Formats: sequence, structure tokens, C-alpha cells
Amino acid sequence: MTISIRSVQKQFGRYPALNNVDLEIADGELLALLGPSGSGKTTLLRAIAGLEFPDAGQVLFHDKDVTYASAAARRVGFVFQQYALFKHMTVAKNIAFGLDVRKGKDKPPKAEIARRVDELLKLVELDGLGGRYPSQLSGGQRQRVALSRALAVQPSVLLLDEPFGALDATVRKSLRKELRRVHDATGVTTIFVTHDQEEALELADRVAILNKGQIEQIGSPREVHDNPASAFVCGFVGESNRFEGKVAGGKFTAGPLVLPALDLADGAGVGFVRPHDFVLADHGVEARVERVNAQGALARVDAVLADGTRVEVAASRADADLFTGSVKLAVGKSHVYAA
Ligand SMILES: Nc1ncnc2c1ncn2[C@@H]1O[C@H](COP(=O)(O)OP(=O)(O)OP(=O)(O)O)[C@@H](O)[C@H]1O
Repeated sequence: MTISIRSVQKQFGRYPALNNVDLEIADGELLALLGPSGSGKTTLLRAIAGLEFPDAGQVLFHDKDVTYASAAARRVGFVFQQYALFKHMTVAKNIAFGLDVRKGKDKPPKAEIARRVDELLKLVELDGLGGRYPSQLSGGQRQRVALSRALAVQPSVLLLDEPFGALDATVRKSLRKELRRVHDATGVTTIFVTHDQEEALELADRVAILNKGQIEQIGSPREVHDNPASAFVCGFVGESNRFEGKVAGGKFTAGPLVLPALDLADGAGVGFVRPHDFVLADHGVEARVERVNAQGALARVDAVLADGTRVEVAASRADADLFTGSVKLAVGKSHVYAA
């Protein structure tokens, strides 16, 4: 199912939650909506679901205008952060719910529903647990049931709102991989909301970054990380050192640090250097090493520039010992924007 969002606006009171949002989602795509709290992610997801209606603009499913169609008519599957499972029903009954409530010829025969439930339990690796009640499951297992239940009705699109938000880091990581696997197995167009950039970058085909009700950039995880379209995206996606300074004659200067800014007009600027883009060199900006924290394959170095600016450097663990006393840092890649 392709989905088109055209000039969608939604206002709550005086504040626009969505401000002229345009977005095209390809059939079978897994798209992440990433942004800080209050940026409009949930409102956009709800407008796609039919749980919220825009003040202006259109939502199209396969070129059909569904802007004001109900959630049921759109056949969307929804998974929320809080497991909205029915406590008094077994796992199998929960998964079957959307099929059980169908009427007449729309309702599949009992055996067919049972077969589908089994298939879904296997898909999310919960086979054998169909007879349990939600209270007998872990948080991660409950979210898998919620995912199966959403998929049971063969939705045209699967929408997930912070589905792993309430779970601990390890479970989150494994469910992330699971969602990707389930998505690849079913091919259903999937949109999920998260404020966790690591989750978005690891899981999605493309990431749409929202800020104050607008999409600042949409692209593959690599594009948004390596070529951020704005200072906001650069600061929000991936780790970075941020410097405030001035652009003059194609150069950005912040204290002792000078970065190229070829396309920018003179004026105030903001520069970013990712921790791994600082490299030890013979020529470069002087830095005093304060602390080296070697963890896993990386050494994280806290250093201070001559003007007192603190920077974080990420180097390979093998180079950890080279960071002592005073060092010189060259900048491999940087990003500068007008302030
Ligand atoms: N029903 C509502 N009534 C009034 N204001 C609302 C309502 N729903 C959302 N808002 C406001 O709209 C803006 C966008 O909210 P939204 O929930 O879409 O953001 P979000 O990016 O999903 O945030 P979070 O990550 O905190 O869930 C916020 O300023 C929010 O306060």
C-alpha cells in the first residue's frame, strides 16, 4: 500500500501540531517517524490511521482519498506503547480478536482462524504460548502478541507508536530485530514512531525527522546521518560536538577551531563534528586530554580545546594510549549551517 500525505495541517488550540506535512511512503516500506517530544509524530501517525482528522490537506491510500475515512475502513493495524491486550482473554483469543468479531461471510471459519493464530504465534516466536493469559507474559512477549494481533487481520498498513518504549534496553533491541524480520516476512507497509534515533536508524528503510510539526529531512538512515539537511537534524541524529561561531569568507571559526563553510554567506553559524571525525594528526587544533574511557572496540576521549571548549573524540581502542597530555586533532568531516 502506498501512502501519500499532502500538505497536512493539524492545529490544537493555538499551536500547529502538523504544519504542512508532505510525505510519500512506498509500498512495503518500513518508515520511522523520528523526532523529539511534541514534534508531531503521534499526530501524524493518528492522521494516517484515521484516529485524527487533519484541518487541511489529504491522506491517500493507493491514490484513494481516505482523509476522513474511519480507521476500520482503512484496515490499519495498530500497536501502541502500552500493551492494549484484553486481560481476560488468552493469547490466542487476543490474536484472533479482529477475525472473531467479523460478521457473516467476512468471518473466516473457526479452523482457518486457528490456523492463522498458529502461524502468527510462530512468526513472533511465541509458539506454544497461545493458552496463556497476558498476565503470564513478560513485557516483550506482550508486545509480540500485540504485533500478532495487529497482523491477524492482514492490515493494509501497520502503524506502531513507540511500541518498545516501555521495555528495557535488551528486550527493545531484540524486538527491534524481530519487527524487521516480521516486516520482511509479511511485506506490509509499516510506519513506526520513535524518539530513539538508534532504533530508527537500525530498523527503518527510511527515516522522516520531525521538528515542530514539520519534516526537516527524509532519507535512508545513512543519508540522514552522513548528510544532515539542517542543524537540527545534525544535532538530533547521531552523536556530535556542536560549536557556535561565525562564518566569514567561506570559513567557520569557533575559538581555535576552523571548519570549511564554502557555500555559506557570512554571519553567525553553527558547526558540528562527530566524535569519530576528530583524528590525531601532526597539524590540527591543540587539545588537552582529560579522560580516556576505553569501552568495547572504541576509546572515548574527553578533551579540552585552548579556549576551554570541551570536545568528545571517538577513536579505535588500539589508539587509546596515544591520547595522553596534549594532542593535535584534525577534523575529517564537519557540517556547518547558518545560525
Ligand atoms: N489532543 C490534543 N489536544 C491538544 N494538544 C495536543 C493533542 N494532541 C497533541 N497535542 C499537541 O500537539 C503537539 C504534537 O503532539 P504529538 O503527540 O503529535 O507529538 P509527539 O512527537 O508524538 O510527542 P511524544 O514523543 O511526546 O509523544 C504537542 O505540542 C502536543 O502537546
